[in-house]
Amino acid sequence: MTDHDFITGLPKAELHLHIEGSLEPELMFALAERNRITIPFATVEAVRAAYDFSNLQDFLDIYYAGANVLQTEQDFRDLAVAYFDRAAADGVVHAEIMFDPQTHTDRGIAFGTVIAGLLAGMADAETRHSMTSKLIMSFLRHLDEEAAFATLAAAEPWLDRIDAVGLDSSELGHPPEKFARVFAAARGKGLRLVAHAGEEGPPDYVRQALDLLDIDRLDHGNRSLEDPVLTARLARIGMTLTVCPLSNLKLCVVRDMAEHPIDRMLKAGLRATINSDDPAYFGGYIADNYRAVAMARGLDRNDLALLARNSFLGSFLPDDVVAKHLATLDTYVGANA
Ligand SMILES: Nc1ncnc2[nH]cnc12
Ligand SMILES: [Zn+2]
Repeated sequence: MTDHDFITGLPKAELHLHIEGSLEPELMFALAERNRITIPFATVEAVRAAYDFSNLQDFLDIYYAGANVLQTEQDFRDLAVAYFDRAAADGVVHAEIMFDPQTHTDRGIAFGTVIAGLLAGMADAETRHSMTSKLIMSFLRHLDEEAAFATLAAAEPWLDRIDAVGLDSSELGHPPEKFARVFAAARGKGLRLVAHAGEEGPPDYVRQALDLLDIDRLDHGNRSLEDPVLTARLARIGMTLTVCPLSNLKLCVVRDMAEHPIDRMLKAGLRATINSDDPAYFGGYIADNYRAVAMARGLDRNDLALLARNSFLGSFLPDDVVAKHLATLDTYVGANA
């Protein structure tokens, strides 16, 4: 079996995926036409050519603009179905997907429209691919605490279908402490907690996510490595890091894939996982991300299996389900190592 096929077939979970970031230019055009919305691009190629980012904000500006074509429940369903189909082809058996309700409610789309469409896509993935999934509702950190509380209130009727809250968007200047109270309220409602930290922001933002938000999982976390004490702490507590290599390259978090710290993270004892973040914008889905770091950092099949193993251990699945996935993974690796 080739390394390419080994990675594709490796049973894995995806833990860091923004569903709005899986909007491929082809679907963007189709939805623009269906909803009679004009987009500032003439062709699919012109859209792709615009995906040349110098930093996170460059990307976010175009990502929020792209989301404007999403209008109806069917649009959100189509978006989710397209992602799950693609993820299934990459060996994903479980996905914990983020959505940004404020991106939609702030332009007049009802919370219920967004979540009903996504839940329909999740049900379709279960039926057609036996793929399980969970929803993470992310707060936009460039907006204020009051807006996050309003979003949590809007989610109230759907809380039994939402597993966790997250924190994303522009990191610099918007430290986790800004959202300590809303995260505590979400915890009070029985939700798990994740947050982007240490993508562009300093190690102190990761510390705040631990100490002030009490996160269950850390999205990105790359810059933790600048602080050996913090790194040792993350390793000691078994914190899962959802690392996104192609995102890191496209957003200039790393200069070159050859400098990606994934193997340093594993050596430091961190529970690192591989994920695609916003695959339509960053040039690849989850298996492309595994392949990119495998090639650039010389990861062998045992390293790749460890990353997949970490994805199940870091998921919000119950222990008995995690154990089943790990057994399947062990069988696969035993047969193909
Ligand atoms: N990589 C990322 N960082 C912060 N916010 C995001 N929203 C979508 N992708 C993101
Ligand atoms: Zn992200």
